[in-house]
Amino acid sequence: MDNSCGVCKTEVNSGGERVKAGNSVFHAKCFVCKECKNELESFIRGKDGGLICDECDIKLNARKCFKCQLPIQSTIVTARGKSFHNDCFCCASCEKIIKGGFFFVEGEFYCSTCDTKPSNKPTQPPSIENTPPSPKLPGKSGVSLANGVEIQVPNNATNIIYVLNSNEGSNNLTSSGSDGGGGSATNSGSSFMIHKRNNSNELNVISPTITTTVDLVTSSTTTTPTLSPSTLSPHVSTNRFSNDYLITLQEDMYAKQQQQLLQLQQQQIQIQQQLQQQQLEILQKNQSLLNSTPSTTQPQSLNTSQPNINQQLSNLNISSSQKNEEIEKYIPKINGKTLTELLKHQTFDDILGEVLSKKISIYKELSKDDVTFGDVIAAGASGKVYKGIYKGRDVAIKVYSSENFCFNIEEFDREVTIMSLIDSDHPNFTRFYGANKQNKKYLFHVSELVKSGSLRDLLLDKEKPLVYFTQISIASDIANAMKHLHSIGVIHRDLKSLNVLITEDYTAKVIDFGTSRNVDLAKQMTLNLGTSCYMSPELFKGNGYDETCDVYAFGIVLWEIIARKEPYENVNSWSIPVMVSKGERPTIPADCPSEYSKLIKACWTDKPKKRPSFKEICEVLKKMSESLTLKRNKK
Ligand SMILES: Nc1ncnc2c1ncn2[C@@H]1O[C@H](COP(=O)(O)OP(=O)(O)OP(=O)(O)O)[C@@H](O)[C@H]1O
Repeated sequence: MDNSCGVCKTEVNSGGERVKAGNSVFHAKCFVCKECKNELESFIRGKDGGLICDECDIKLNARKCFKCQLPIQSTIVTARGKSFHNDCFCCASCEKIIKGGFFFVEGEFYCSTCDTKPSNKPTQPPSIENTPPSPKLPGKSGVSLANGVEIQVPNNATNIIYVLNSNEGSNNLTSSGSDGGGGSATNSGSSFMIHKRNNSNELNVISPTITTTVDLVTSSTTTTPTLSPSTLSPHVSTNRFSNDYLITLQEDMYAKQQQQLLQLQQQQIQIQQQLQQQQLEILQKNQSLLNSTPSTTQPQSLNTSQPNINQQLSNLNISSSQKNEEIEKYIPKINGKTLTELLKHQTFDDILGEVLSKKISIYKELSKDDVTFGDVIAAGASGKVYKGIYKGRDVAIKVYSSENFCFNIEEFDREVTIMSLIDSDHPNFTRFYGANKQNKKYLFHVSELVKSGSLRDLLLDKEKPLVYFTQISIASDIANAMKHLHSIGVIHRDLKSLNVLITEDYTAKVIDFGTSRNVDLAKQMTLNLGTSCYMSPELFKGNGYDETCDVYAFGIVLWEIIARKEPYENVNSWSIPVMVSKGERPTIPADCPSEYSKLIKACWTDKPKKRPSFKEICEVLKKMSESLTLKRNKK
């Protein structure tokens, strides 16, 4: 270490009194503040090399508060080029700390509340001439407040001064001033909009994420120009402000916002037109149905289509469908016979039992390489459902993984068998392509992908319009699917709005049927509480059940379609069985048409035998749809 004193530079004798600080050594007599001559505990080295204590450093070098003249050691508020302690920046009238905007009149600061008396206070006339309009004026460096907001005020602004409310710190808003007066506002990186509130001295700063208020301070008491209201009205720039770049900014942003608004309105009109067109088409379709002889095949779906802009856009993106390879229809055979042939002599349950017990694979075995896995769509109780591609077609790949607590190979077999046996051309089921069981811990099956989500998603998305006609059409589709299932002897047992998918043209498709776990009631109640909303009272009582339990569940789905809510949304899951057993049901909305309400009540009645069959339900719904059609036609 250098042995010369850090102040006087003469040698420090090892025997004499000395102080070591950092890498330097000092004579004890030299280790004092050069200002107050007190012994130092810590020091700052001045430009001349002398040592100075913290206190003197603050006294000499810290910025002084304009009000109390004491140095400012913490937050500095700067206004009109003057610095203040946070607490000293007070209103000359009410003496309260000014937070937000202020008025500067005759060398005094006033808060915006006390601005009500400006007429008593002489003020400088506005000097517009020294406000050069320039949207890119360099901002002065600001003073950081503790919360990170910068308050910057032009030193000699004579026209407009504004302060951003400091509680919007997270948005990093910065106001910047110009030497020529006036003000601008920028939002570092992205622009935001400023406009003046009607008859007030506040500016609204509207960024993409927040709206904050900027108090506008004018140095004038001349009547504030009447500006348009805060609803982004045009031409805020009146004569007085027309030269100000604040307004220039606003006008730019305003134009942009107006354009966006216009676009939105156009989109809305388009959707409305599409909706009307679709309803017209449906009416025509139904009319021709009414006029034609009844078909013996599956009743035609009454589905409406309500494509929206997004759907149209996404349709444009479907390039994979263009390069689709033709997928041949796979008709499974058991002992050389098709399901239809077998059903003439056997029940579906027998056929299913035979397939499952003899482990006959009646599905098309797909290789892992046939499919490409994409993103996960949903995670269910038994595994995950992925988006994927099979032969150039968008598909849903449901993976049963042994890692899942509900993993059950029998359930997989049952589901795959039922899916294979259901007519793949039925409009109200997803088309089934095949399955893979090579890896016993990781089974998957592949079916048609329904991109637009479940019935539950649609119903809870209140932004999606859903007219009564479409509600009936969706209900009809589900009833059609269930009628088909019951006609071949399959009880779904897990019908719910989450297990109904809605295509882009609003066709409903029932999925996830034949899950055997639902037979185990106790397990269902503990592991699958979500489904208890759809469980009929006889299931809770542990009595036997038949296909009418699906009708009960359908009653709840009917209710969801009209109420557009989750059933028992505010009820504890554990209370549902008790409530249902006591005869309580969700409240039917007051504006529900009586015919629809009657159908709901018939479906969810306590008495299984009194519930209508899906064949009857289909007829009732068809009549409802027809009467709507006739009513429309009369108009
Ligand atoms: N073909 C498909 N197209 C699009 N999404 C699908 C398809 N099949 C299933 N999904 C999505 O995956 C979710 C779960 O599917 P599924 O009901 O078959 O699985 P799960 O394991 O039985 O689930 P849970 O036991 O919760 O009913 C569905 O709610 C749906 O959102």
